[in-house]
Amino acid sequence: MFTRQAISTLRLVRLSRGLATHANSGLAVPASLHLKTGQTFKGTSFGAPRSVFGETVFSTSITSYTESMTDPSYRGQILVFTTPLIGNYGVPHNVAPFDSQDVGVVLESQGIQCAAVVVGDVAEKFSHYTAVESIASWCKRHNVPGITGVDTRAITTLLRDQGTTLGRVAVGTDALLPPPAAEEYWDPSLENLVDQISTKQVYELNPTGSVKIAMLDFGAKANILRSLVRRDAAVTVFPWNYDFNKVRDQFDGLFLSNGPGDPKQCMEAALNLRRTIAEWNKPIFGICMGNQIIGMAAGLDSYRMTFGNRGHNQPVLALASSGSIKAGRVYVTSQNHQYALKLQEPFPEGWEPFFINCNDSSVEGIKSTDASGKQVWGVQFHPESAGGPLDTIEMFTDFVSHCKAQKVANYQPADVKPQVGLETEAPRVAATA
Ligand SMILES: NC(=O)CC[C@H](N)C(=O)O
Repeated sequence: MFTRQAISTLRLVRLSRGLATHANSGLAVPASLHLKTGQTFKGTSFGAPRSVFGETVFSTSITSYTESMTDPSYRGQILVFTTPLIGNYGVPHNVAPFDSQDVGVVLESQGIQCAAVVVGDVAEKFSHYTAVESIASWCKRHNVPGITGVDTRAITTLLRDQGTTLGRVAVGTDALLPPPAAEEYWDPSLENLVDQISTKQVYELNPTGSVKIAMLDFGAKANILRSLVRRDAAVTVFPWNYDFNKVRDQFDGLFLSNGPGDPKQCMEAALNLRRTIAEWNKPIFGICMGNQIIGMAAGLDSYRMTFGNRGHNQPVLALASSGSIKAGRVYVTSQNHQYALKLQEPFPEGWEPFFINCNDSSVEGIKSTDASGKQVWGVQFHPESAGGPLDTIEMFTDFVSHCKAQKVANYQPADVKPQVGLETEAPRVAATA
């Protein structure tokens, strides 16, 4: 008779043999998802054969696993897809076509941003005219582990009940060892993830655009940049903590991007913005983290939700009309957030809630009610989608139009410099998102 210890030693030996030959033999390598709350889900590994810690979250999106996985807001997170079959349309080549006047990538950033992925059934075969590789080979190239063959429905139910939970994807021999002790789990929300991902250098896209917009980069998704550039904006991208007040006279509008982690880690940006809002009269628009920064600048508090909202089917009700948005209408939106602004009573003076979530009544956006007509709004959802519905995409058109109107209003003939011999350049891109 073997003792329990002998059996597990035997399993480890067999497994390490399996690991050694895995690449050629197709042997399944074990993987486990451990949650800090004590539960373990056993499956098999795909992608990079390494173990990682992270914050375990779920997304109800049915498509766009490539866009979600490259969204910098997922940094530090173990992403559980509730859709059972993931990978069936493969992964495209992530370099934008030369002539597209795009932002360099097809997906949402250069590489995979989430710490790991958890799927019910990873597709080994894929088919799509843009696909160049499988999700497994893509994950492997980016050193990101995946686990498949687990009950994602059970994991999601658990996360809904107990909330977003710290976790570990353990791969290979690690998967057979006991789970980590509670104090070993890494908590990404204690770090300033924005500082890790934000641009370190100022750069400009589409410099000949007809309106100049500054973007504070908290971990911007590429489709936000595309959505501005395609509306003929010149976009100058600054690090998240750059004090925009130093250069604000050179711009027609300010944009605050999405980004990972707890917005309170970026209080410095909110304090700079408070001054901008008080002293500058031009349009300001923020998405997700950007909305939270605007809210904190306005005097609202942010809080951590139980399991956040991640998916492409989140209904929001507009409480106010503005541009393309009509009060009383419900818009279906793309979302990826763990934090939200508090619905404080009374709301800070000069501000009103703009949208409210139809499922959980959380604040989905705020807007300025400044009597001077100052245009400042933030939305908790993602109008740029990628993936998700385009119900609110025209908010970008509204923003760029307001910036253009400001430019015209502030036009002074003295600004005009004679451009002898120069022909006017034709508008560059008219495509909509
Ligand atoms: N997508 C985002 O910008 C997310 C904002 C913030 N990190 C949150 O989780 O709430």
